[in-house]
Amino acid sequence: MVSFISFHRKGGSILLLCTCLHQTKAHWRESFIFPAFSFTNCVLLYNQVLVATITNHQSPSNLFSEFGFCCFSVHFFSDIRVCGSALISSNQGLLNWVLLVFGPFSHQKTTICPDFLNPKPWLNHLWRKSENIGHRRNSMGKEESPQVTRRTTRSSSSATVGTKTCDSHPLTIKDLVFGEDPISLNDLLSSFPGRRIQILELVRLLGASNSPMLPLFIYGGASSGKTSIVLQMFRHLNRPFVYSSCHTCYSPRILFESVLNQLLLHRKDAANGYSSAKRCERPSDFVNFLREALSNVINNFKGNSGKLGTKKLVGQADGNMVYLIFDNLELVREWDKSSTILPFLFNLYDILKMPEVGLIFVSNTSPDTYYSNMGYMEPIPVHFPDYTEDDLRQILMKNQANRKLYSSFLDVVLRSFCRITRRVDELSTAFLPLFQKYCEPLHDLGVVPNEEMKRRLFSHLQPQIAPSLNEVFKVSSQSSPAAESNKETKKKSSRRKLGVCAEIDELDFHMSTSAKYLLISAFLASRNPATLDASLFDSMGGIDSRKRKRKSSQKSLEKKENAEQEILMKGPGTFPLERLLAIFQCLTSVAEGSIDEEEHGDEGSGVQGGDGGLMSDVLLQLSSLCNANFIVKGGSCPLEGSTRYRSTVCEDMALKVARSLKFPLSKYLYRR
Ligand SMILES: Nc1ncnc2c1ncn2[C@@H]1O[C@H](COP(=O)(O)OP(=O)(O)OP(=O)(O)O)[C@@H](O)[C@H]1O
Repeated sequence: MVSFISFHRKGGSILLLCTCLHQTKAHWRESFIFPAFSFTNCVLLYNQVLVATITNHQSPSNLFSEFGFCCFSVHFFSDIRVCGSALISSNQGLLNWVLLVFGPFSHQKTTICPDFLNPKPWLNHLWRKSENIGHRRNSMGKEESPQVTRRTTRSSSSATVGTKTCDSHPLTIKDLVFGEDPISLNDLLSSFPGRRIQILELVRLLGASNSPMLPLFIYGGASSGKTSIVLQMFRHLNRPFVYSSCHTCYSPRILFESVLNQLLLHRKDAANGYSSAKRCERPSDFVNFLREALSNVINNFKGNSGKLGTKKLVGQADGNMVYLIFDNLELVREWDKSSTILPFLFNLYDILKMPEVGLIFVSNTSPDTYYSNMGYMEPIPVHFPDYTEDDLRQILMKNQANRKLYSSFLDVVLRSFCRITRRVDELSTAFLPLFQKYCEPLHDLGVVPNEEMKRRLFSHLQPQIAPSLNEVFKVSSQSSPAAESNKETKKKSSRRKLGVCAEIDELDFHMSTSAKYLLISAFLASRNPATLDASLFDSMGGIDSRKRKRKSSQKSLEKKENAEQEILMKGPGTFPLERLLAIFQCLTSVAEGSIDEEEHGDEGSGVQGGDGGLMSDVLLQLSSLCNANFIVKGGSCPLEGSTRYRSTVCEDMALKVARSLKFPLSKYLYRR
């Protein structure tokens, strides 16, 4: 055995562990991983172990088929044997995969990694766990199914060779449906708390089987359930579909070939040299091949339903419609430098003119980021809004063995974490070790905690909360690239890590520096409780440590915190002009030097150094920001009669602006 590679899937991400290669991290990345996935975290653990959290929405088998692994096998390990992939604990609805890969490898430098012979305990543990489940799975003859599975039938083109566990049956038309028993609408709805409206809307838009549909555009924040729900919806509907993610299909050719491979029931494997059914680079070729492939599939379905009359065979699809799903569409902009693919995909419906084909685009950016009167019909938008705290509680409570205990745990952590992220994957990942810690003092995990016990458990957990919050904050604000050796790779990797927000460092509109400071000031005024202004800003704009040190009684501190928390929960607050100007002055007094420099050649902006200069056109800037709807007038104060304002920008946007100024916004943001 010369290598161990595991994919550890947690929510929307996969942890990839790998030992034994004499490759540098950069080499790895360039060779196969980097182009295929977005890293969200990447560290080189002792000597030879690469641990990377990569964002991907595929099971390992789909990874194989979609791309990553084939390329890896071809270029790196020409003789690779995949001896088994196993599903490990699906605790809390998380899917954990382990993939074991064995040599021999042709790569000359490959030797047995000493670390692997004596792996750290957790690696050992992972290994044992995967072995156990692997055995159990073999003895049961089928894979354990997680709560919310991704389609695993299209292990199709996996790079597996001659092993028992790999799925090597010849693909048939039946493989175009989800591949597991259909689920009822009720099951679908209860699998995804907080998404009732969206699921019903999607089911309505897809219509009855055989009814043509207009293209759909499903959008919403990361980890808001778009992919899982769409796939599970097809499981419910039992209709044939093709799923391609622009994460793993990161060039037009790979995307086109992935769609065609699925429609042509082609599996990439060693026998065909991991090649696709068709080589297809140009959109025009794709359209021709696609038409042909779709017609065959549709005729096949029509033929089957005609032949079988009303009797439906197991695994047979409902209806003659075929749906093409393009996920993570926002990533196309990153890899399609010619900017032709998006208009092409949006036009596909008109180009194909095949009523039996449904198109579904999934993106985590909104429709306005795509269409610009290009002449194609805009797909019907379906929005997946961010989850509320209550939704998240229901989602996280799902499948908990001891609901009362978990609920008491959520009582102490959920609110604070929700202020930082509402992503299900980030929250579940953060809560896993925290819950373990919370339960440490317990002998019986089935216990129903009383108030005294809750307090004890909380005080045991408390020291872990702040570090964990910081960790989540670092990841979610995407500002902490993992330890990287050189600057160039650091930049590259952080771009990858950012995924959809890859352009986060670059503002896509122009704004003068003072307007940017004003926008940030308004954001802070809306976000922070006014009572904290004095402690957050001193006359030099910095955080006044003196004031913070002032001692208050525990009770008054708590009272103050509660009041502040309440303000936070109400969303962006309104503020008077005076407060905005005061914050603006504090911030700009620190940054004047840099503004001076930057604005020197920018006569038109009318901003000069010095207090008077900076403030001189601030009202003008304010009115521009109001016109652009970055700040809105939020009604007037009934007592004073003066106008109040409210910032409308989200935290991402504010961070983006702050980054463009190299301004440490998070230092000024109130977080409990
Ligand atoms: N309402 C929900 N109920 C249960 N699990 C959920 C829900 N929403 C999201 N999840 C879980 O969160 C994880 C991420 O979801 P998913 O990948 O479907 O999100 P997404 O919106 O497609 O994300 P992205 O935009 O990053 O592709 C999955 O494990 C999914 O099962």
